[in-house]
Amino acid sequence: MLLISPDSVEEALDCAKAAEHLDIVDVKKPDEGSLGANFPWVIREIRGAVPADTPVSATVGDVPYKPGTVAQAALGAVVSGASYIKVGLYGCTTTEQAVEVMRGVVRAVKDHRPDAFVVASGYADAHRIGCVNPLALPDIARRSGSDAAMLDTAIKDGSGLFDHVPPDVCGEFVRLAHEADLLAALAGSVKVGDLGALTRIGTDIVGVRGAVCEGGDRNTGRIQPHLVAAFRAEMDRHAREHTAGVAAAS
Ligand SMILES: O=C[C@H](O)COP(=O)(O)O
Repeated sequence: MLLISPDSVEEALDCAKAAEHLDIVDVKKPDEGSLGANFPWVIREIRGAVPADTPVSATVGDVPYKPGTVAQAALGAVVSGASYIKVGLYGCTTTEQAVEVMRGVVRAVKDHRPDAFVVASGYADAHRIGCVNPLALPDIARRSGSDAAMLDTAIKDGSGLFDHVPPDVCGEFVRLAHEADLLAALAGSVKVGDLGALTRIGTDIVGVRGAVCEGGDRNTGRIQPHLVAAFRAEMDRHAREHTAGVAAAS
């Protein structure tokens, strides 16, 4: 699946123009951090702006180790119309802290909307910010009752997912997530050139913003429907080639 992150209602409308090429519209506020949370009314407006059959996701923020605060914020996101709730476990330094935060989120979200989808996100560049190890995320997601484990990058300085967690280690992340019956989502300045490896290792959800913004700039560029379409075409090409390769080998 392809998840695209607009930062405003205007950009969400650009996503809506490319709705046939994407699977999830992910509301965030990049100027508040990698998984910066946007306002409830923006989530609500975006939910109203994209086709009803396109799920809307919302990031709850690069959150501190404050389980009550984060659970209440997550409830705010789901009440505002998001059905995918993404939490960046920025302030959690241990697995136990992260499980505690995510358990609160899962309860808050699913008490309100049982079919909502909860994503526990860590950071590929965790070593730069001192939060939980990327490979701990599948276990954190499983123990907390989340639905997916995700990695993004915390610091958007031009380095990407594979600069911090090489493809073989991302492959291990995906394997651990699948073993725990979770979806595996990967993001972090992902480029078209990364799609071959992401497909090969079995990634379920690829998250992008910069790669589909004009000039490849996630901050000053705006999401371009034709770049979304081109990115999707490459994803589909890799998926077809991978499937054909697997069939030929068996
Ligand atoms: O969840 C996906 C992120 O918004 C990825 O953004 P990025 O591709 O600019 O790193």
